Formats: sequence, structure tokens, C-alpha cells
Amino acid sequence: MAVPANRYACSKAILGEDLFNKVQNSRVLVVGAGGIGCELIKNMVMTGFGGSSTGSIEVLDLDTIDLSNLNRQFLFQKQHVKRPKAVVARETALKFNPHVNITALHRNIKDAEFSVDYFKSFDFVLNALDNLDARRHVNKMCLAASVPSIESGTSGYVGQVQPIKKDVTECFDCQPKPVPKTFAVCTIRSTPSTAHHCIAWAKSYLFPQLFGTDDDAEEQELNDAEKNGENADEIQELRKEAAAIKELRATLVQEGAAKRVFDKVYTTDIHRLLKMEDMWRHRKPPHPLSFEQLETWALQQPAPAVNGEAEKPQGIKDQRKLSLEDSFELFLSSVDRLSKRIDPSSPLSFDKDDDDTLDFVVAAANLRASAFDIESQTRFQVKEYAGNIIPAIATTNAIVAGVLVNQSLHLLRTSTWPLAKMVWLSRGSHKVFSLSSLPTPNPHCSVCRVVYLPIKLREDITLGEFVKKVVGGEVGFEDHVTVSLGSKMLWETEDFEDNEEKTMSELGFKEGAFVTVVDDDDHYPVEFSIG
Ligand SMILES: Nc1ncnc2c1ncn2[C@@H]1O[C@H](COP(=O)(O)OP(=O)(O)OP(=O)(O)O)[C@@H](O)[C@H]1O
Ligand SMILES: [Zn+2]
Repeated sequence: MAVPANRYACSKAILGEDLFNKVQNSRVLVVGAGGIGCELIKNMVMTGFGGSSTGSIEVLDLDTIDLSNLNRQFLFQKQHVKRPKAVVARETALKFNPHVNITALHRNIKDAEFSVDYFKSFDFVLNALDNLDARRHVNKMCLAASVPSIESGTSGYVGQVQPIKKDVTECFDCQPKPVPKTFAVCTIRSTPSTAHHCIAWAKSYLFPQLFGTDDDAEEQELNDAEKNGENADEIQELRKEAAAIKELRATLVQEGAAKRVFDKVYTTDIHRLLKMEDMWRHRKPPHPLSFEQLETWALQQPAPAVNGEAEKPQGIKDQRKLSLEDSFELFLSSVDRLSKRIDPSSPLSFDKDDDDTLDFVVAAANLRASAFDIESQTRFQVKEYAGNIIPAIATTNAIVAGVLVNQSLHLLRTSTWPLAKMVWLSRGSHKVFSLSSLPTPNPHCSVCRVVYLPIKLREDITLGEFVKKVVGGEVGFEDHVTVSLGSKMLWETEDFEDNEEKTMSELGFKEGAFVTVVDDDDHYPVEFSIG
């Protein structure tokens, strides 16, 4: 299809012929087609990215479209729900501009197929992600591939854009990231004093214990709490409680599961807690709940009217205050629904958009709140807190997506990036944007102050040979050397002898992994990316 003569008239006029050509010819990877990603892709195709035979835009996203995305991810409409975001984003973007090369991948960027060589095939990478883990991964891959990237994020009214270039600017990991707030184990498990404590208990303790992965994380958590000086007697009690819950879990598929869980957590456990008198000396003690009492109440309620519509309290369902009785009924029905979904090969996990899991957390948290005389929360409030929802604001996403394109242009203009800036979008100050020049790398950063080297490993190379020939020979690290795979150390000079004769592949070094080598001298660490 021939490109109409005036298609890019505005872009050419604003950017000038030279920069416009660079835009058209560049190969760009966009990771994430959510709130920022949709705006970004639209901006890119309208500017002319991917508009020549050598230029391209590759859009990658692991998710499918959810109804809740439609209020701000404007490339998607109701008929697209459940379809892959990347694919639909491409289709809709092509309607804006059918003359661009745009490809879509419904994948996780962390998959091994997206190797360092894959990243090398782009001129730059634009991040429109929503989680730290994926951001860190892309940051590292771009550093290893020596490909510039631009990182972005929004949270409510604030946002930021950070251009990153190896050895020139700070990387995403040069500055420590704030860790999410956590509560002490004993506060959550024994002495909640706020509705948030009750929600955290229902979501992160009771739900996974009953329906989630049956792993040792809890034992680890209790060991850590003990080490951190939390009450040892109480930890001992919590261990017993956990063992009892494990037993309950095994009988969830049998009749009467909701009653058994209720009796255990809202009656027996509360009685047990009350016996620890010291605990309640300066706190208001909880009171056990009675299944029988609540059941009697439930049985006395009028049956639904013939048309199926019992008289309902006023207000929007999600924003109504739940009474103790409402929570009881919701508890029974959600345990019933979840028990039917139990499949040992795929444990359930909490998802704010999965009604069964959300209902369970709403009910379980509110029943607990009632036992501790804490005010109940609406379904909407629980969803917001348990789902870590900070309202996403379409305008913030749109502005940040605009800044991403703007910074991409600076990046394309010259290889030295004189105009590229770190940009913050804030609210409440007289300036919408704050700009700062790009800081130089943090000399102590363990992610970008590393020498990245590609390597192909022979099938049968042993760790001993690797250390001798590659680390000692080619890299020239002579003294004390450690070799690790992720956080697992597999070699330390004069140690780990058992591993010396094992092949690297036996030890888990496979394509896509990084071999980290550190020595005792002041050399930068080396990370070999296995290709
Ligand atoms: N590892 C990953 N690989 C590919 N895409 C990812 C990865 N991690 C996150 N994403 C994608 O990044 C996008 C981020 O977009 P956004 O912040 O708008 O989140 P969302 O999931 O669409 O919205 P919400 O979390 O509010 O429901 C999502 O579409 C998500 O699927
Ligand atoms: Zn860094």
C-alpha cells in the first residue's frame, strides 16, 4: 500500500528530514502493552516509527486483555477481552497507521529465547512494564547487549522516564528501590489492630495455606521471625497452628469444609490466643465467633423471592458495608467455590480480578476484624488494599508515553545523547515536569559495573576446565575466584571440589543463563551470558 504523500508531513516538519529518517529506520522493542504501552504504541506509529522497510516496532506482552483494562488502555475494546494484549495493540495501531512494520509477541520477556543476541537486534528498548522483576531483567539484558533503553513508570498522578546507557548513565538498579512495607509476623497472626492487618492475614496467610502452593515458605517465615527476636513462645504456637491448617487443607474437598475452617480459625485459635494472657494485658482481647450462632441467623433469613431477587440493602454491591452475617455467608460460599476448584497440580493464587479469591479474602478478613473489634471493610476497600491498587490515571500514562517518545528522539539525534534527561512528572508543584541531567553510573552498582561477555559453552566442558581456561586464561583472574549461577555459588578457589569434574550443563548452566565470576582483586566482576 502506497504511503499517502502527506502522511508524515507534520512529523517531517517538526523533526526535520534527518531525524525523521532515523525515526523511520530504527528498530525498537516495546516491552509491555498496558497503560503506558498502549499510549506509546499509538504515539510511535503516528510519529513514523517502523515506517521504512528497515525500521520496525516489536511489541511484547505476556498478558491477555481484562475488562478492567478498558478504562485506560485505549487500543482495546470490549470485544477484545481475553485476547493477547500485544496482538490486539498491533491490530489497532495498524488502523491508526497501516504503513508501519509492527510485530507482536504474546510472551514473557524473561523467557530464555529473548537472549542477549535478541536484545542486540534492536537499536533501543522502551519499557512500559508494571513490575520490578521484569524491569530489572530488561535493564540487565540491555546492559549485557549494550543496547540503550528507556525505563518508565507511573503511579497515580506521578510518573518518571529514565534513559539508560551502559557506562554512560545510571542504570535502573544503580539506586536501591524502596522495599514494600511488611508487618511483623506476630502482628498479622496474633495481634491485628487494623483492617489492613486482617486483610494481609487473609490474603497472605490463610488463603495460601488453604488453597495455594503447599511449600516451606511459612516455616522459613517463622524461623526468620524467631531470629528477629519476635516472641518465641508465640512462634511455637504458630507452628502448631500451621500444622493443624495443613491437616484441614487435606479435607477441603469433603463435605463441611467451611465449618471446619471457620471453627479452627475463628473459634479454636481465638480461644488459644486468649490463653496467652500477657498478650492482652495492654491490648483489647479478641472474642471467638460461633458458627452455630451465625448459622441460626442465616437459616432465619427469608428465602429469595420467586423472581430470584431477595430484598437487597441499598448501595452498590462493592461499596456496601458488610455486616458480620454478610461476611459469614460470603465465607461459606467462597470456601465452597474455591474447594471445587482445588487441583493439586495447579494451586490457586490470589488475584484481585478473580471473584472467588477476592470474596474469600473479603469474608475472611472481615470475620477476623469482627473477632478483634476492628471495623469491617467494603469489598471495594479490600480489593484496593489486597490488590495493591494505586488508581491508574490515563492522563499520567499518556503524558509519560509522550515523554518516552520525546526522549527516544533525543536518543536518536546523536549517539552522545546531549539532550536526553531524566524526567519526573509530579503534582502539586508549579511545574508539571522536573528534569535533571542523566547521572553517571553508581560505581558500586552490582548490575552495570560489570563486564558482560557472551560465551558459547562446549557441551562437555567441566567447571574445573572453565575456571582454568576461561577465567584464569582468557579473563586473567588469577587469585581467589568465585563462580555463581544466579545467587547460587558453585565454585570458590580451594572449595566446592565436588563440582570441579562436573560439566557446566550438569550444574545448571544453560543457554540464556549468566555465569558470574568475581575475584579478590579490584577487577570488575564478569558475567558471561551463555548463548
Ligand atoms: N515479564 C513480562 N513480560 C512481558 N510483559 C509483561 C511482563 N511483566 C509485565 N508485563 C506487562 O506489562 C504491562 C504493564 O501494564 P500496566 O501497568 O497497565 O498493567 P496492567 O496489568 O495492564 O494493569 P493492572 O495491573 O492495573 O490490572 C501489562 O500489560 C503486563 O502484562
Ligand atoms: Zn547500575
